[in-house]
Amino acid sequence: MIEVEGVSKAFTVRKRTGRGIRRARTTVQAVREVSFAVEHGEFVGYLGPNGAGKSTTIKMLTGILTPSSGRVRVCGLDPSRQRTALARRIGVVFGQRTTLWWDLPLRDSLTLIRRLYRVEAGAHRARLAELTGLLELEPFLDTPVRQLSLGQRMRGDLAAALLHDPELLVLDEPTIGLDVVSKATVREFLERLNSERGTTILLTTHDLGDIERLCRRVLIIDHGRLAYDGELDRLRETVEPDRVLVVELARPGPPIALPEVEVVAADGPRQWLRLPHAANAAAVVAALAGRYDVRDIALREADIEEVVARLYRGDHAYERPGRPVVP
Ligand SMILES: Nc1ncnc2c1ncn2[C@@H]1O[C@H](COP(=O)(O)OP(=O)(O)OP(=O)(O)O)[C@@H](O)[C@H]1O
Repeated sequence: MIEVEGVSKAFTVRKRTGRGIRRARTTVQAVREVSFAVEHGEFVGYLGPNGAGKSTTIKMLTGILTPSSGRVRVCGLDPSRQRTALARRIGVVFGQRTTLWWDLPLRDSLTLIRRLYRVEAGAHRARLAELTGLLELEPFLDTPVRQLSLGQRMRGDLAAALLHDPELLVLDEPTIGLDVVSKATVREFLERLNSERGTTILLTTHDLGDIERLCRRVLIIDHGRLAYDGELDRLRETVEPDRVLVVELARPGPPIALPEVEVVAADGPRQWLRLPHAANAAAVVAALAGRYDVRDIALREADIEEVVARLYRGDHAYERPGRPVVP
């Protein structure tokens, strides 16, 4: 469905030098030698810190930008050369922008989109009815887009992107700014779209809740390079984050002193100990119980936010063999 082979994109920018009008040219390497493939029916998360190259990649996949080098194929087409043909096969939603007409009721916007994509009237009616039900659009179909809440507008944008029944849906921050209820509606819809209709989805987001809920596989880009391509569950193994032992002692005392662990915080009888990934938790707990008057112990695994933050910072071991990592 998506094939990206050794793709790079550089931008030439002119920067003013000193006080004069002279501007020096510099090159920003936004994407460097990126390769990945997405199969039909996959739901893949695309992650990376600000400025990593995510939007640039998406723009190359949708034909808005042409790669400086490398090869891109989406639905078997060359996006920058066959942009119109590709537009009929894919749907794109940018959370920060709308494709809807601001002053028109949502229903009219969706009718105009039908004409744009030349969807046959009967097929459009059926699809609109289906999407109206799934996205709960009925209460605001006749409201001008500018009066819609962010959550309602996003549901409208999703309907607009899916009216022509695309094989691939590319999403850029679809839940940005949404409250928990709207977010849950959008997530549930995307999950059904992928599992029941088989639509392939590439999801770019900073919201790791979206990724955890929806994507088995993630691609992580950092400084323009692909840093990880694999299952979300295996990311933890790759990054090897520290764990935290929360120890409740019988009474407040000096910091716990044991090999392998380090006290990172204390509050009365409670102390937080950093436990390196490689340490044997059972041995540490046994030593604690033997030497201290312990009331309670809890072991906290790093959550996905910490794992990804650690990957972005680069303090992880890429070099271990057998990992799905492209350094
Ligand atoms: N049109 C452009 N001209 C010059 N530089 C650009 C242009 N578009 C992007 N860049 C630069 O390319 C790099 C990657 O930008 P990109 O927008 O792809 O990042 P991103 O991962 O989408 O970031 P964010 O999460 O903040 O949206 C950045 O350094 C950015 O400043």
